Amino acid sequence: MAPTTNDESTPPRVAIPGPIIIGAGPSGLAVAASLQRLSVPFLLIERSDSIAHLWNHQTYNRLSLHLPKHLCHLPHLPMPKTFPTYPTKSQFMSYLLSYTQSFSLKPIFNSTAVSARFDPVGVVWRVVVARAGAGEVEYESRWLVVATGENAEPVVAAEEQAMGGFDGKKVHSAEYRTGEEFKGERVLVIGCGNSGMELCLDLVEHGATPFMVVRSGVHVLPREILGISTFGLAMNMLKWLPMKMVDRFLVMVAKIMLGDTDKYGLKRPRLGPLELKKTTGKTPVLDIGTLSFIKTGKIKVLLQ
Ligand SMILES: NC(=O)C1=CN([C@@H]2O[C@H](COP(=O)(O)OP(=O)(O)OC[C@H]3O[C@@H](n4cnc5c(N)ncnc54)[C@H](OP(=O)(O)O)[C@@H]3O)[C@@H](O)[C@H]2O)C=CC1
Ligand SMILES: O=C(O)C(=O)Cc1c[nH]c2ccccc12
Repeated sequence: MAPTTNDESTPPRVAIPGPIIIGAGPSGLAVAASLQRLSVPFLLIERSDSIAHLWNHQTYNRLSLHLPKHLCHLPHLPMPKTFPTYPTKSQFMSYLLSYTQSFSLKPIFNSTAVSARFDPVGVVWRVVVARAGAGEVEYESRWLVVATGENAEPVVAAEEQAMGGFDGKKVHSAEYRTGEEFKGERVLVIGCGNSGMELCLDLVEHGATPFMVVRSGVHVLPREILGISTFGLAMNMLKWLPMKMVDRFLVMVAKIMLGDTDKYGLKRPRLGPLELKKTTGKTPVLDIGTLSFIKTGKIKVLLQ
């Protein structure tokens, strides 16, 4: 389609005869593949120069899926049988690449959506996209899919910004790769979500001493219950039982399997893990070994 220009001050307009998808991470790729199978045209734009930028460039080396592969594969193409239950970051990346190829997806890279507004007159979305080295273009479509991810932008805490006087090494979890460079050091880890917890584990394994700041509470759950994925179990139980009841079950089992985490400074929030996720977006932590180091004091918990 040749762009059409209305006047000199507005970017050229291109009408898309199907949905515009913003973001070529796992979700954007899944939507695109599903449309491709139905021969529905679409435009898939991505601000970076490759797919799944967060997975590829903003994650630590030891990252593996916390949920089993059968609960993480994208539509219409399961992960290879040769993959372990919890694929590594590079296995997951290679899966995403072969997924992209299998469905002949061709994201338009280096293209950043700078605005999206619904035009009630034309009954279309107008999405202005800045293309590296090629200026702006306004795509219009009746359908817009925003698949830009929940964690694409690193959050830098106000406290961290205020640490002007601290001249030690500072890294955001998006830049952290390995604890190697912290061997023998004392490291303050701010945050006790899945990232903070796993970074502490990585630091201990590399001979550093982590101190983990816990601001509010956290639900630590076992990754599996009697060999079954806790997440999978919770999702199945939700089909039959109210969320409050599933939450009560999860907390009860967590207490039996992991002990009373409050004792170690990991105070359980009043709301259950699923209700908390639903109302605040805060994800429960699936323990993959950090807790045992907290119990033995190798990882020190600091209460705020
Ligand atoms: N293998 C996997 O599958 C992994 C998945 N993930 C997922 O990625 C997503 C992002 O995880 P994550 O990076 O851990 O981020 P989260 O948003 O889940 O956690 C951020 C943590 O930082 C704390 N925090 C934020 N600001 C401050 C502050 N100023 N002072 C003290 N503490 C602060 C929060 O505490 P508070 O609650 O008080 O705000 C919270 O504990 C989640 O969905 C997670 O489950 C992450 C790692 C591995
Ligand atoms: O470990 C992660 O990053 C997860 O996403 C786990 C997760 C998300 N929602 C949940 C609900 C119940 C148990 C685990 C999870």
